[in-house]
Amino acid sequence: MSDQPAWPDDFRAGFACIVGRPNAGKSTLTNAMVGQKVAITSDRPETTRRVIRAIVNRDHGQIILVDTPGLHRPRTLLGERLNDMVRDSLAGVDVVVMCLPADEAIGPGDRFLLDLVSQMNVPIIAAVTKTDRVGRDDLAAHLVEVSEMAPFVDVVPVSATIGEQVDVLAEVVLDQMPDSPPLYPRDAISDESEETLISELIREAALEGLHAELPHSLAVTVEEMLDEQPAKGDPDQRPILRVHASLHVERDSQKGIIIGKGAARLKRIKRDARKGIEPLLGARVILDLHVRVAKDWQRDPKLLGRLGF
Ligand SMILES: Nc1nc2c(ncn2[C@@H]2O[C@H](COP(=O)(O)OP(=O)(O)OP(=O)(O)O)[C@@H](O)[C@H]2O)c(=O)[nH]1
Repeated sequence: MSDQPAWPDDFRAGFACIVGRPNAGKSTLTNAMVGQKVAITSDRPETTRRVIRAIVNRDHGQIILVDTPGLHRPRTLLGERLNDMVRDSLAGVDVVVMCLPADEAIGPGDRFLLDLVSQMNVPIIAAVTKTDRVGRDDLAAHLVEVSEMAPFVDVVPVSATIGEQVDVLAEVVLDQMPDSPPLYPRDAISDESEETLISELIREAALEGLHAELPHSLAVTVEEMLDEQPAKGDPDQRPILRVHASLHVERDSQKGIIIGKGAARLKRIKRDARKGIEPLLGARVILDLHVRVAKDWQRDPKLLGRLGF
């Protein structure tokens, strides 16, 4: 056994915060950098409600990523808390990565966010996301426009879905990190509890294909996780984890939407969520889902607390 530390002398580690307006590609980029699904992606804006930390491990460095919800004007208590969460997550980070989608013009929302982030006195890297959606000329023009927006330490074009330039971005982020030993175990990818990751996966499955207002009205809590033995003679002898979870909605009509005709939607939610959860836990999962109506939970501080906000 050697008593040499298990990381090189020039190891860097620190915190990076990914910001960007709704739908800018923050969660997808987080997952691509980690190389595994840890954050929730959705094609509906503002679905990321939790500030999820993910951990990017490289041979010579470790980036602790903080994924922020999109900034928006507060409308409900939940909205105000969201904005507080964004500001909190910006405090104490070593570098901010600002996502600006290549296929959309820079707008007032981006400038608002940039102003906010610029007050934090940390280096800002611009990640021009979704580059696979535009041609070379448009991308070049967009990159120039972004460079002129602010004194970014770097502007990195990246496509998280096809994995282009993701490693380059990680290197540029690491360049801004202090010399430091690893801050988390080097095989960790997230400091979120299993319960949180599971409830996010259920929430994502439940929101699939739904419209407008429901994302803000749905919260998921994991009530209980129980180990079970497979039945004798069951051809699948993997260990079983039974997960009891509640889906909280605000109205009876929303309950109906989630459950669907003949409970068909609920069945699909179970199936889709299980697909994400089983590889995460390395176990066979049985999901018991209960849909509950909690009127105005977004405005009830007690209920918000119980739901983890
Ligand atoms: N073509 C393409 N689509 C992308 C890329 N990155 C993200 N998307 C898509 O853009 C949409 C939004 O991506 P997200 O990662 O959920 O965006 P976000 O910024 O986390 O969104 P909020 O949670 O609303 O703040 C999803 O439909 C993604 O699949 C990319 O590199 N290329």
